[in-house]
Amino acid sequence: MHPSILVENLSKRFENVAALSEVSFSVGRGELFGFLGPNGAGKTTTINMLTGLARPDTGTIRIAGIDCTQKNRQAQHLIGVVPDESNLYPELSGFDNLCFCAALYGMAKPDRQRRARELLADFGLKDAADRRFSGYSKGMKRKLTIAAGIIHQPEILFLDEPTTGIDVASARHLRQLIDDLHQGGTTIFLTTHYIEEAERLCDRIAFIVAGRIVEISSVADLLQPLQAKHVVEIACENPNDGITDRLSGAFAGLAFSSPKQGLIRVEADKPVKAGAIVHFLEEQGFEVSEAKKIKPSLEEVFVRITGIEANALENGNQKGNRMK
Ligand SMILES: Nc1ncnc2c1ncn2[C@@H]1O[C@H](COP(=O)(O)OP(=O)(O)OP(=O)(O)O)[C@@H](O)[C@H]1O
Repeated sequence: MHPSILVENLSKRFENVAALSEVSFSVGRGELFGFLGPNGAGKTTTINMLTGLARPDTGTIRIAGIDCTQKNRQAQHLIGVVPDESNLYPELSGFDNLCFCAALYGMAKPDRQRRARELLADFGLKDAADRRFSGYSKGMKRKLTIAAGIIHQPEILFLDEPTTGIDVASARHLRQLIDDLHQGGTTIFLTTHYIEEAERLCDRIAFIVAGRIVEISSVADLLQPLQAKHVVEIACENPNDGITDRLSGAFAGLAFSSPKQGLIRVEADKPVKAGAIVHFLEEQGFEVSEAKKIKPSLEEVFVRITGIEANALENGNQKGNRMK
């Protein structure tokens, strides 16, 4: 059976910017595949080419086995697209927007209306069905844009940063809806710069930085090397430069580092006894405010592989919301 998406050696330049360089990956049927990277990494450029909105300079794209450089229109009815900026009509109501999109996909009138009502209910927009789209909140707009993208029940759904810029409760609701679609068998290609979102939702993730894929793996495989490690972080007032060396001298078998000012990180192959370390630091005249066990997270993997600090990834987007 063909993979849902197969991309080989995709490259795209804009004047002097290499937006994508030799990008290759495949997405299996029913898979939720995440594309994770900072601003300007090439995520939207990739979605635009996969959905036929832009042409690659070189490379091939196959959607369910259909060569999109040759037969782009054939692939169109298989896919749904939810762009990062809404493409719906501000003057139409939510219900009319959905019916209009359904008509574009050739659905019969009774089916359009039934499906529009069904989606408005599923997305918690029933009461807003007859209000103009322009008056919707950001979260409501995003939900209706997703509803429009799946009105024709596509096999493959492209979601470009679906939870960026909306409040925490709406983002959580959207993640649940995305998870439900995934459980229902839809193949989903999701771009995001929220590491925790990718970790929670995706089966596999590609890290993309400056137009190049630097890692593709399942979430479980990415986290696996960290599972065996025991990590403790100790928040400490003004530790001086030599403190990690002194700690290493005092505690054999533990690795100490200082990832940022005021923080000491301890890594070991066995559980760390934080009390003794805190005691040592206090004896040396440092004030410890917190010592906590760190659960292995994709954030650490991302920082290790890309060298990009996770907060830089999120701060890069001014509209971002933290996951709760
Ligand atoms: N139409 C265009 N003209 C010129 N440069 C472009 C164009 N579209 C994208 N680029 C450039 O290509 C690179 C990749 O942009 P892209 O929008 O794909 O990134 P992104 O990962 O989606 O970023 P963001 O998270 O900010 O949406 C950037 O350097 C961007 O400036």
